[in-house]
Amino acid sequence: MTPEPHGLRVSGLGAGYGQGLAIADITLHCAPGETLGLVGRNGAGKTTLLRALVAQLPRDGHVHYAGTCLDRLAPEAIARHGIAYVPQGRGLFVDFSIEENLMLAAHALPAAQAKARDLLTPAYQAFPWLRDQRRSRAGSLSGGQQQQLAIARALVARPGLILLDEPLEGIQPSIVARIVQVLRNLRTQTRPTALLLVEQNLEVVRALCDRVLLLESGRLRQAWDARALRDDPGLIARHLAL
Ligand SMILES: Nc1ncnc2c1ncn2[C@@H]1O[C@H](COP(=O)(O)OP(=O)(O)OP(=O)(O)O)[C@@H](O)[C@H]1O
Repeated sequence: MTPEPHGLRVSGLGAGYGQGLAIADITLHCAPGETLGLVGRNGAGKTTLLRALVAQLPRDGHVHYAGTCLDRLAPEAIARHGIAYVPQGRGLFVDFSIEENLMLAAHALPAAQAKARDLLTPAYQAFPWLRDQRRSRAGSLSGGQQQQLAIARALVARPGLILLDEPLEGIQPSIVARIVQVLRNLRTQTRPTALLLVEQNLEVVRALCDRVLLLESGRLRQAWDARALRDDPGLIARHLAL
């Protein structure tokens, strides 16, 4: 593989939960600004892969991002290096307000950046309704609104790469469209944000991703580019059904 000094470069990544490996021998790269999809059946190891990347699980192998080796770094340090993680459960503080949830993201930032007056601007730019409702309790929001807040919180750190775990799960179509538009905008801004997107909504995967990887029983088995997915819209679904 050609060394990729920028972006994410992973080699030989393995991780598990004590009894054997849930993912093994994962080698992949994600270029700056690229949207990389990750699909696989339930239990294939998609969440494990994302959690291993941000060191939420003990892991083997190597992870480099933007030229820095992340192998020995703790999750907070990885966040400071520009990788944000939006977990499946969204990880919000339900008794805190929208604004308090957004401000909590500042803890991961260097002091000067955390105190910047425009700290929350990227979050409010992406989802303007959050500013209007900033004093609402996160727990009082609908599932779709909470998902938007979780993505907005990731944006506070101005990450270069966001790992998203099923951001559209259980969300009504009108909100899906709004979130997809925001993700699309992240790709086209002046400094594009790369996305590693775990998603079951294959229509969205096809619409957003530059490349898609298939994970099966903890191993990467296939990779497709956007053109292959355009030419054969049923490609991913057929592999998932096998
Ligand atoms: N906390 C845990 N403790 C023990 N085993 C786990 C834990 N979380 C996941 N596993 C196991 O690791 C394997 C991979 O699970 P993982 O959640 O990564 O899959 P997934 O592809 O994200 O699935 P889904 O689409 O259902 O979210 C599965 O066999 C699962 O049972």
